[in-house]
Amino acid sequence: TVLNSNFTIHPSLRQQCPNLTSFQRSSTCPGLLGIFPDNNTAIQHFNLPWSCPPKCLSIRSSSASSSLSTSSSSSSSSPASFSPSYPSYAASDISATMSSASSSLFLGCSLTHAGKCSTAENVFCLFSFQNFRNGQGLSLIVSPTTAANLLGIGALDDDPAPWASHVRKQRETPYQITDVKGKGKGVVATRSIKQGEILMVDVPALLISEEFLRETEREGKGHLRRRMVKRGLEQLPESTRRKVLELQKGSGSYEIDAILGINLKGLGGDRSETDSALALLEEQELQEHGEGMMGLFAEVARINHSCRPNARLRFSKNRLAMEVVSYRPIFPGEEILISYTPLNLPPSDRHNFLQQTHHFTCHCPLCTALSDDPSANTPAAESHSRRQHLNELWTTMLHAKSEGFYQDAINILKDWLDFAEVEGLLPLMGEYHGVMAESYLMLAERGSPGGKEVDRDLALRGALREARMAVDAWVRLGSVDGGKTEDARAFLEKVFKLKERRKGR
Ligand SMILES: C[S@@+](CC[C@H](N)C(=O)[O-])C[C@H]1O[C@@H](n2cnc3c(N)ncnc32)[C@H](O)[C@@H]1O
Repeated sequence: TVLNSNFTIHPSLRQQCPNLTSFQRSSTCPGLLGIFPDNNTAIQHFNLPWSCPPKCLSIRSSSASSSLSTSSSSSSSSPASFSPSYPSYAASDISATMSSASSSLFLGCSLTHAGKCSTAENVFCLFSFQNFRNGQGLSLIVSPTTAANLLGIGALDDDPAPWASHVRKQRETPYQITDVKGKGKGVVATRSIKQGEILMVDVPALLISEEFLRETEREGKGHLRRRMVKRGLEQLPESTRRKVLELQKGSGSYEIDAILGINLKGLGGDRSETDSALALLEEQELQEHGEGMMGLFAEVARINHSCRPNARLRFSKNRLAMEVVSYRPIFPGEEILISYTPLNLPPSDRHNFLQQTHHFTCHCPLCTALSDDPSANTPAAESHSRRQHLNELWTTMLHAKSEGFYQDAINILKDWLDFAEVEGLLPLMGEYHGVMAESYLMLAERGSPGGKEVDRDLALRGALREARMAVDAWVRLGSVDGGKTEDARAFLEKVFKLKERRKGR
């Protein structure tokens, strides 16, 4: 990517919007997108890494005929056969048009007369990026704004170094993809894997806006979705396309939907964390950088489900990479398993969820060992109720913190840690110490509700200790995305300065 260093597209193009007018394709396309001031003089050009013109699908409030290419006519809508897990969504009618070389580019952002920012919310474009990550390739079906945001945060860059070191590590992968009895293919460890180790780093072949999936489904426009995705696959390098087409297929009459239906992953993690609230926060943070997205990761898609997983997914938005991190030590020959469902669901709900979304009946050891009776005294039942309790504690802690009861939040977090240690949840320690540090800092700065006496120096020392532990945990866990470690370091620095200032008073 050649981005002019004098001008960076800010992560939130929306916030930048008042200074921009429109986001247009320059006449020198292919490969160039410009930001133009009012008088239409190009002030900046960016060499874009993706194919140009992007293929776009616009959603308008009143639809006329729909077609996916400038020359072809529309095909009749097909019966919905996509994953039933997308919630229904109030939306306007959809009409689809394909951009042609001569048509103007869809506005990512334009200024209305009132000076307010209006964004082309209902336009989804296909951007294909053949050279992504050493030629693995990536097709994005997102709004132009999200594409610009991804570009702005450097997610599409192949440098700098952290990614390269993980690619090197990837060459000595500690797993193989092989046949697993009763489950098709699966991922099996080929050497010992330590607790908290990143055992796989996978990049998406497809990243698709959740809204695009929902709306094409809701509006009975599955044929448009399939054509857009099919084209996205066609624009990928041959080896990546083959890997995707060879993935296991779910039910449905259409190959594309059958592949997407069981293999797409949300980017908020796999929800296997005991504290699904954390995953939710991560997802919200992700959405601040644009619409929600789902990704198709050809290797991660081979990982089977267990209600008692030994690994979890962690998405790095800055590197667009999905990491698989082990919850506990894994032995050679053991299958790597993640959870497709939130772990705090009762078994019957988990089973329904798996049936609906992935069309299978789970026969993992927890399901076979566990009855719905919580009084069943097996290790599996105990683990289940411990995880349920962890989840409840985390939610209560978040409420306490948001309502200003920082001391209570700290006490709840201490309880949480006792249970989490028994469950071997080391990969969550960075998050844990981070929230603990924040709670101590707030206690030091804001005190307790009702004017209860607080030892602010002690609280500040607590914040400093926990902030240091958060940095340590993130450094130890490592990631292709140094963002978490950097955030933790910045927080530590802030606490350190506050403490020094207080000492100086
Ligand atoms: C995302 S794919 C996982 C990889 C897949 N086994 C393959 O061969 O590519 C999900 C599918 O794997 C199978 N599967 C995953 N976990 C399973 C489990 N615990 N029990 C039975 N089948 C499972 C189901 O057919 C499910 O729809």
